[in-house]
Amino acid sequence: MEAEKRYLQWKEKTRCQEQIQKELSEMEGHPEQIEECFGKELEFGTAGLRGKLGAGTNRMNVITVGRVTQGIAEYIADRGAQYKDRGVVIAYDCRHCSEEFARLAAEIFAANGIKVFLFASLRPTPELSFAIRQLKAAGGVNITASHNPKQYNGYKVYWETGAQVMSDIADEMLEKIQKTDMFEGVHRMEYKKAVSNGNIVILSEEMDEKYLQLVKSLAIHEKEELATDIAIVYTPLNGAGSRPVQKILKERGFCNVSVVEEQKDPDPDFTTVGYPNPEDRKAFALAEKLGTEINAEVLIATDPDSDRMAVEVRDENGSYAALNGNQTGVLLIAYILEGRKEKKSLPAKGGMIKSIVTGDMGAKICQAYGVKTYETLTGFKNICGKIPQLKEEGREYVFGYEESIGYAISEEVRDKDGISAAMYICEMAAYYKKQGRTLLQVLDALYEQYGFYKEEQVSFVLEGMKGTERIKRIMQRCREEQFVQFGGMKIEEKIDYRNGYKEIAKSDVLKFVLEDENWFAVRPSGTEPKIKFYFYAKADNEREALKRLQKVKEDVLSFAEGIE
Ligand SMILES: O=P(O)(O)OC[C@H]1O[C@H](O)[C@H](O)[C@@H](O)[C@@H]1O
Repeated sequence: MEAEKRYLQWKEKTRCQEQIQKELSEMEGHPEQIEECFGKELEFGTAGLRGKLGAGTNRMNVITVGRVTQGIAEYIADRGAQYKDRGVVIAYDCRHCSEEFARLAAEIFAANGIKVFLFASLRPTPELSFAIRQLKAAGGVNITASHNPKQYNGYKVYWETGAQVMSDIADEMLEKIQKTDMFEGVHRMEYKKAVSNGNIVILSEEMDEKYLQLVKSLAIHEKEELATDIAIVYTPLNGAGSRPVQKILKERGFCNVSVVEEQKDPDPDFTTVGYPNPEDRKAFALAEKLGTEINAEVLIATDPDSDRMAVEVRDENGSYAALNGNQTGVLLIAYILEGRKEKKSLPAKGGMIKSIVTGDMGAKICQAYGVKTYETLTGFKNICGKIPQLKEEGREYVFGYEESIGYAISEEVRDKDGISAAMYICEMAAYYKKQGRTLLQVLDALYEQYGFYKEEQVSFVLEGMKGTERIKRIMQRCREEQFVQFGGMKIEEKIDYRNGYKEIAKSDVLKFVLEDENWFAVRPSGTEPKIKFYFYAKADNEREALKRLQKVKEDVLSFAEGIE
């Protein structure tokens, strides 16, 4: 048994590592647990490596982080001295072990002769991407599990463009990682020595300032055009967004911003949040409470590494309504394009990028402004990885987004940017407020103009090896079954991205295109133990669109639920 063999090897080789030894002892006599932790190795998913903290090859710990870093260091070193000198930028979030892993990675890169720029404390993911480009570094690493539950940590890997590595580079890195002996093959330079030698440089607040300047420079409308007294509640969910978002809003003149006190400072246990994913409405519980107390119009949340951002808005009954990622994306696109048109800065040839499981309404709006839409697989590495192609075609990048509450507004940041998205939401809400309109009213007007696009995303959480197996079975049955219709709508095309499709690379995704621009897609998540279903309906009125959505959803989910 491979897992058992690995387990015994770890017991032997980690004798000096107290915490790991403790966890290994606890596993003794529990073969299922050993299989879970040692049955496989962490894989590069949608956004790098992600796994639960703990002992084992399938877990995030000093051994796995060390091995991955050594492999990446060798990959960079192979590119030559210039790459080593340009170095890597390392950031981390507020999670358990994040700082420890970040320092460990810094020590390993330093020992391999690679210069390191390390942030002094937690920073948002978008700032890391920005810093890589500013410093002309060879790449970067972010120790974060983004929005995953507290038990997780992760390792996002960036390349010189400032975007996360695409599969070609990731595969080459993986080859190096797999060749690395995790116990004997990892080199380390003592932290203090590396800092005093200049191998590790601690980044100063100058980088923060530059990043904030960039974000502020993205403003479309200035103070005079905005109702800056609009009541806003912000929660950083105990993550890296706290300082930058508050600072930017203050500097932009917003004078009625309240921050959820319990979620203002770092907390690796996310004690008052639970699951720190702003896509999940429960993460807004305290923001809603505060919002009700102070009568806030807009609630904003960013996830622990502040690349995701979500919004709730007060509706006509005084309750809070959540905007999903598609709706927020559509509002932002309409605001940016109309604003830039008004300011005469709309490019003659613009480009917008979205994923294949993001809705079509954004593309429809772009079309009205002469902006071409590009599609990619899920993952901001793919969205931002497309920018060079768009530029080669002579287009200016105007926006990139995904339904999973990720938005990228400037090409100086090649990842999703919850900080600039938060600023934009405030600016947009304040701009429309000055005209006497709420965000919900603006959204309704967009539906009237472009058609009623409705959407819903449903996930089955299926953990562990058993969960992975069931996800595979569901995908397989969806592939094999000869479906004719869903929700009374004929299937016009069944697209299997496993074999690649048009310009899109191969991936485990199925899309069922139904009549009248309705469709749904299914794919295993690359960041969480989930299988995700994406439902999209379109009609001339809201009732009909919702009816179609419901019918397709019921059909698909009852089929999937029946697969054991
Ligand atoms: O659906 P998943 O594979 O879990 O990915 C969901 C999201 O995860 C991360 O946040 C990535 O940066 C996004 O680009 C992606 O859309």
